[in-house]
Amino acid sequence: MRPVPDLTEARRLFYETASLPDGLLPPSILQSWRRCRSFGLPMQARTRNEERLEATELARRREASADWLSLARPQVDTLFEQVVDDGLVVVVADGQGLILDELGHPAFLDRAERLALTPGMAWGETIRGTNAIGTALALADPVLVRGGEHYLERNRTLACAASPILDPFGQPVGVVDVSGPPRRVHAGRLQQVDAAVRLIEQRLFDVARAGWMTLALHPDASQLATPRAGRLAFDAQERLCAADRRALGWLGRDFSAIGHCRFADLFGETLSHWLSRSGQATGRLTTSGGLLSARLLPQMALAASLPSSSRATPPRPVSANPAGPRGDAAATLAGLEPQWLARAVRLLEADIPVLVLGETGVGKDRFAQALHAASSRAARPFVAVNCAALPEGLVEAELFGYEEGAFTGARRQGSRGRLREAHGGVVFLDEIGDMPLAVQARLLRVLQERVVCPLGGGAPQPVDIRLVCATHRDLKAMVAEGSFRADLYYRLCHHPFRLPPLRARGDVGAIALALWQAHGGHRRNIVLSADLLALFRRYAWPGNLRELDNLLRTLLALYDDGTVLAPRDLPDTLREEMEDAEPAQPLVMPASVSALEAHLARHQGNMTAAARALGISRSTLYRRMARERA
Ligand SMILES: Nc1ncnc2c1ncn2[C@@H]1O[C@H](COP(=O)(O)OP(=O)(O)OP(=O)(O)O)[C@@H](O)[C@H]1O
Repeated sequence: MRPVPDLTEARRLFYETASLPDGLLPPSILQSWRRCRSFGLPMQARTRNEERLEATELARRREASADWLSLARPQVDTLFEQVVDDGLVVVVADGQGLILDELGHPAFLDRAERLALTPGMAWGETIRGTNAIGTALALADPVLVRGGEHYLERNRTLACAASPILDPFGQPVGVVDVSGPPRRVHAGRLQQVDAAVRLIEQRLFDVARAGWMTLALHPDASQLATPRAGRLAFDAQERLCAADRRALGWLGRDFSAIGHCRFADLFGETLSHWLSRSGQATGRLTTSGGLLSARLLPQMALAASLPSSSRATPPRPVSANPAGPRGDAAATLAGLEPQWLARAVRLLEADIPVLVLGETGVGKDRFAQALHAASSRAARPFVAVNCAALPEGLVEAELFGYEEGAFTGARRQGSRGRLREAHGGVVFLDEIGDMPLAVQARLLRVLQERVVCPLGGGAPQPVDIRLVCATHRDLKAMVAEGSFRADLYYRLCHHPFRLPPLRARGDVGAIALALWQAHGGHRRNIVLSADLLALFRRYAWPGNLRELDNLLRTLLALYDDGTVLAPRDLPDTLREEMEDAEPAQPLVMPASVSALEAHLARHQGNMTAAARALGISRSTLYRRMARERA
């Protein structure tokens, strides 16, 4: 067993010189120390963010994770049985490292309480330095952190083994950790924790996989029906749409393959060919690393597999899908309250048009895609039409289709039109504020009568569509000035979702870090330094997420693995603009629960300080949070 690391000398060297000779620390721990240093976290920090989340807020965070927490419970209970007699605790935290639950030996629970390792406390790396919970989340990999490997001096008496729970798209939803005295927590414990997490991930996968063709894989055919098998899921176009770590590991791939790889890219033949060749749903597959056994799992019944809020009409067969769910449908909503998406799904399922508003680049299109992917129509078409990009005379033909010879330049055989192409699925009308008035009238008729009349006088055709619209324009003002029909406005504007601009979403630094992680910046160990993040925070981001996302992609393309990025690494003009920007005004009221939470976290959870920074009273802040949550 690896001895408990003391590392006094290594800590002193790192503290004084910021560098260490090779071999003193496991690479993942050294990289984490470097990250913590770049966050500006002092190793000697005695306390940071010591305030516990209030009970109501903790209850809300548990509620937000309720789906996976209930799936994880049996494995967490079993893990507890395995470790309790050794005086250890099992800790469950959410995807931000906030501890939600703890089960353990009373002797260590007391000590855990003194170390703030208890529910309601935040253990993300940015707050508490290198520690198994925060570092496992940062790496999206299991990690063991013992004694002096902890970045903060005060945690040197602790040892923790943690594994992140990844959803089938590779996003960490939470983490399971076993902690205790350093001599009792070792590599074997990490294996125990990781085995429990793999089972939880498998259950998450099974919940998500309705409508996909899912394969269980293992090098040994006798293991296919066991929890040791990996999982891959493919959509109707045989594109990889979900995976677990084990299966990706055997293929030598990572989660970035999702949405980009087809079955044939992985196995050298199509899935339909493999199924017809093997004559049954079980057989061997050839990969670049050797042979794997595989079994096609039976389709899941939707009602059994989705959380109750999303259970609605049963899905249609995947094979009927001409467009299919997009590979990026699982895209993070970058600082938006997840409730928004759930609420929008409810409206869509109830056949109420969803209107998405917001400045350019705030992610309206992404929101519409995520909405489609989260709805019961995920396996049916998603048809996007940009009303501003079509010449005025063509919008009608594009939307409603036309009969043969309806107008000069029409295709000979006519056209079904985009609304009919979306039959059974979702139509996304982007920039609806740019739709000509005459077309608005026809659209209203389609929404009321549920039939499309092609140009040129063809017979009315029934359509079954759900509608999502977006615009950056002020539709109400357009109604007042007569350029948007009032009747259509009231048809569309039941419950508009106004996506806030990036500058009003709370901590731009935290959003940048989340996107950075999603783009694999962490895995390449390229660090956004504290100075750079500070500059991001003072800039107004007129291009919103588009501008931030493009900048991060550019930096990733330009710099080598292991670089610590500073303001000097930005393009000159942008750096000058950012440096000239007025520091962000704290008085902008954050516009969603998560933005309010981020604001609160910056004040170490202290409601009084957070309210003061916004120039409002504590009670106003409480009311605001309650209103946003409702
Ligand atoms: N949630 C997100 N995560 C990561 N990047 C995002 C996200 N939302 C938006 N982006 C980035 O911003 C770009 C623009 O997003 P999107 O097209 O959805 O915005 P929009 O509000 O529809 O913009 P416009 O009004 O100009 O059409 C995306 O291509 C992507 O680079």
